[in-house]
Amino acid sequence: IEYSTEPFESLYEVYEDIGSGQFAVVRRCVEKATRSEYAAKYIRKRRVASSRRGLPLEVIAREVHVLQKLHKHQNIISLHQVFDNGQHVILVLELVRGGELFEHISERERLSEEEASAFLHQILLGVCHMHSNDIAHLDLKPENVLLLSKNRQHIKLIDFGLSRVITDAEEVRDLMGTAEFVAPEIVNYEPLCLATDMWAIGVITYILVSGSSPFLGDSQQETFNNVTAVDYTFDTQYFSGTSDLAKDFICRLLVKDVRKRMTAKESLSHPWIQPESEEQEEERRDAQTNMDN
Ligand SMILES: Cc1ccnnc1
Repeated sequence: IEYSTEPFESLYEVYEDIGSGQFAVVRRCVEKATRSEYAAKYIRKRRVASSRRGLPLEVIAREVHVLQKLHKHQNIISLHQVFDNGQHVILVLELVRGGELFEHISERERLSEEEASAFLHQILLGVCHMHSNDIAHLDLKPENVLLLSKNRQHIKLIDFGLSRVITDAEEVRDLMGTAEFVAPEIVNYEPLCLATDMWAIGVITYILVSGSSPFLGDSQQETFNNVTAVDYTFDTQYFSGTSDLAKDFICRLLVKDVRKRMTAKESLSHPWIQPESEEQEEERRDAQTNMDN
C-alpha cells in the first residue's frame, strides 16, 4: 500500500477517540464517499533520530507491511488505507466496537472455561495465521484482543506495532513487551521466535480462567525474576474449580525451553480447546466470506 498524501480530513469525517497507546491515538471516522465507519490510528512520526517522541518511519512501515500481509483473516484487524499528513502516518483500520477482552474479564473477574476456551480458540486461529506467515506478534495481551461485539466470542487481534517477520537470519533481541506477558527469552535478550507468542498465550489463558496473573510481582524487576525462574503455581485460592485439562494446556505453554513449548498448530488440537460449535463455525465462515469479497 502506498501512503496517500491526500488530506485525510478531506476524505474522512473524524469523531471521538476510541483508544490510545504510547505513540498512537485511535479515533472513530467515517469515509465520506461510502459513509462506512473505520478506526483511524494516528501514529506520530519521529522528526529527529535522537528524539523519544513518535516512531521512526521504518518502524511504522513494519506495522503496515505486517498488516498488509496478514489482514485477510477473520481474527486479524483489517487495513483499509494509509495516509501520511506530514506529522502523522494514519492507518485506516476496520472498526471493532465490542471493547477489549481485558475489560470483558475485569467486569467478570474470571470467565467460565467454555467461554475462555472459545475465546482462546479464536485467538489461536489468528496466531496460527500469523505464524504460518512467519510473523510473530510479540505483544499479545488482553488489551490487544478486541471483541467484535459485546456478547459474541468473535475476536480481532490488533496492534502489530512490535510484530516482526521472524527469519532465522535476523536475530531479533532488542525488544521488551509488557512485563506480565513477556517470555524468558525476551527477559534474557535471547533470539525471539514464534514460540514467544505462545508463552503469552499461556499467561492470557491463566488470567482468563483464574482472574489472577501468574508472574506479576510488586515491581517490573520482580516480575522478570518470576518469569525467568518460571515461578508460578496453580494457587488453590484461584484454581480450585479449574479442570486438569485447562491446567495441562497452560503447563504446555509456560515452558522455558522454546523448543519444548506447544506451537499454535499443536495448541489448536489440545483437548481443552473445544472444536468450534456449529454456530461459531458458521459465523466464522460468514466472516471469512465477507473478508474475501
Ligand atoms: C481501538 C480500535 C482499533 C482498531 N479498530 N477498532 C478499534
